[in-house]
Amino acid sequence: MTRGFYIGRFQPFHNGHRSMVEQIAADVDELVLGIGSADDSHTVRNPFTAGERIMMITKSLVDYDLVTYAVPIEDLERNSVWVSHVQSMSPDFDVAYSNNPLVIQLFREADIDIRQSPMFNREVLEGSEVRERMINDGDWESLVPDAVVEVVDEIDGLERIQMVSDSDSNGE
Ligand SMILES: Nc1ncnc2c1ncn2[C@@H]1O[C@H](COP(=O)(O)OP(=O)(O)OP(=O)(O)O)[C@@H](O)[C@H]1O
Ligand SMILES: NC(=O)c1ccc[n+]([C@@H]2O[C@H](COP(=O)(O)O)[C@@H](O)[C@H]2O)c1
Repeated sequence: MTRGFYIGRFQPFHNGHRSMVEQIAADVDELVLGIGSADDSHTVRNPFTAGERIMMITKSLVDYDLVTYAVPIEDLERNSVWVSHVQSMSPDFDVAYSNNPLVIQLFREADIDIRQSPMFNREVLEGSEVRERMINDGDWESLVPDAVVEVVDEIDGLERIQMVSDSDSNGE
C-alpha cells in the first residue's frame, strides 16, 4: 500500500490540481491533500478558509477510486522545521508531490521521496488567474470542478473575494 502527500494552498481547487491528482492516482493507493497556509483566509491571495477548501477538495474527488484525506497545515515562521510540522499533522506517507521549488528543497533535505508533475494548461489553470476572473466577473467556472462552483455559491465566495479585493485596493 502506498500513500502519497500533495501539498498546495488550493485557493481555490482548480482543474490543474484535479489533473495532478489524476496523475498521482496512478502511483498511489491513498492520497493526503495538505491544505497549506491553513491559517490564512479572507485575503486576495488566500480568500477561502481551510474548512471551505476541505469542502471543495472532498466534493471534487468524491467519485474517484482513491482514498483521500484533506489535512489543514498552518504556516510556520521557520522553514527548517516545516517538514516535521507537516509529518506531525498528516497520516504517514511514502512519497510527496509538489511543483513548488521551496517545498521540493525542504522535502529533499529531509530525505523524503518528492516528485513533480507536468504543468497542465498552466496558461489558465493557475489559482491567481481563477481569483482574478472571480474578482472581475470573468469565466472562472470553466477552470474549476463543478463541485467548486457549488461550494463557492454556498459560501457566497464571489462576494467575499470581491470585497477583500476592494479593501485591498483602498489600502485597508
Ligand atoms: N495547472 C497545473 N498543473 C499542474 N500542477 C499545478 C497546476 N497548478 C498548480 N499546480 C501545482 O499544485 C500545487 C499547489 O498549487 P497552488 O495551490 O499554489 O496553485 P497555483 O495554481 O500555483 O495557485 P496560485 O496562483 O494561487 O499560487 C503546486 O505544486 C503547483 O505547482
Ligand atoms: N515555513 C512554512 O510555513 C512553509 C514552508 C514551505 C511551504 N509552506 C506552505 O506550503 C504550501 C505550498 O503550497 P503552494 O505550492 O500552493 O505554494 C503553501 O501554503 C506554503 O505557505 C510553508
